[in-house]
Amino acid sequence: MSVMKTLIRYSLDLVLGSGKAMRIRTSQFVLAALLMLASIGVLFFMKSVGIGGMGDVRLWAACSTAGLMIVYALIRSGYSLRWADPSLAFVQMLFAIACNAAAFALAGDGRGVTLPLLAVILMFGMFGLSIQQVITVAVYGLMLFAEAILFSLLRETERTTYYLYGAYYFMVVIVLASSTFLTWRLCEMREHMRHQKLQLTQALEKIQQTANYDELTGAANRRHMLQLIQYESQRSDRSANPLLVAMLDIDYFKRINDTYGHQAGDVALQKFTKTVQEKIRVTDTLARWGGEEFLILLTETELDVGLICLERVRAAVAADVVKFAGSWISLTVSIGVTRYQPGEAFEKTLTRADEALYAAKAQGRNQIVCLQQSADTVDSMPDISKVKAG
Ligand SMILES: Nc1nc2c(ncn2[C@@H]2O[C@H](COP(=O)(O)OP(=O)(O)OP(=O)(O)O)[C@@H](O)[C@H]2O)c(=O)[nH]1
Repeated sequence: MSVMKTLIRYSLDLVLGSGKAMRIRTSQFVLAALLMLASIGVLFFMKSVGIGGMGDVRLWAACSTAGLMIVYALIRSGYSLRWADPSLAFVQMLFAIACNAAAFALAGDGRGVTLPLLAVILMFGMFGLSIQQVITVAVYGLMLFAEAILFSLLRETERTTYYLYGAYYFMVVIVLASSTFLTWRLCEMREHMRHQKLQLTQALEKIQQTANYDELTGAANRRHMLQLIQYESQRSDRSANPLLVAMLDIDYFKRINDTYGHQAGDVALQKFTKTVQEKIRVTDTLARWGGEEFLILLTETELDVGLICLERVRAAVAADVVKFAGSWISLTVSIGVTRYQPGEAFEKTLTRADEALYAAKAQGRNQIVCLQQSADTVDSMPDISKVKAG
């Protein structure tokens, strides 16, 4: 049974291709080919039962089949991939309409059966063709059927058949006009849906941005940072990789607001964020923790390396100036850093970072203080190492 299944799967892969896109193209082709083969069968049947006035059906069938084989070879070999429409839907439609018009001319008294097929062929184009292509198909169809009808009329002598051919042509016009109108409506609906999808994607991106990032500075917000902290602390527990947390607070920020105004303070916060982000690694995250307080999460970072990075941040902020309304504003930052101890509640890590920051402020600001263990767990003597005096 499984051998049978494998054999069927292998045969299908061979005939239809294994990739999803190729499968869609070849399956569409198979559907169109089945329609063509059914038409060939019907014409041979009519010929065999002696319906009058039928032309050379065999030549027509040979040309139609050869055309089908060429289309299949182009799609299945992947050659059609170099064109804008690899499924060759437009080309297949033009070819099918030509075969249909030729069948109309050849079918003699049985020509009536070919017209419903024209409607089916046009249905194939409704979902994929552009409106320009459909108009081209309609004009092309009108021309080919006019020729087919003229060709048939040349062999007619009775006057009443002129009216009958007039009625046939009228039906061809109706079928082509209706399919063009319906395809135009479908194109409009597709365009509308594409536009709505784009708007939804943009709205979703905006919501995600607002949910995770601070509007003023573009740094991660507290909520997003808490999620990252949970993820990274669990990872650190498992891998034993060091995880550092640094709390940053801009020094005397109130003075900036008071001296230059709140807007200047906002610009300073934006500039500060940019400067810090330029100095940390892409794998580290800067978040606005609140007001003028920020947090940096340094993943897989040993303390000595982290201190070098933070010193880079401190120095860059101190060297920077914020230009606002003709004023040059200088900033400094105090930083408290600590290492996450595997298994501990992260609140404890944050408290330690806060204690280190407090110490940095108390010791004169514009400096980094590292606190490796909490003040209340080590004989009430915090292991505070001052890294850089301001
Ligand atoms: N412009 C602006 N100011 C803010 C924002 N958030 C907080 N602040 C201000 O930041 C200032 C923080 O002041 P403080 O907490 O007294 O601290 P500080 O002046 O920085 O002094 P130290 O931290 O002790 O060095 C307050 O004036 C807040 O109004 C903001 O989004 N924009």
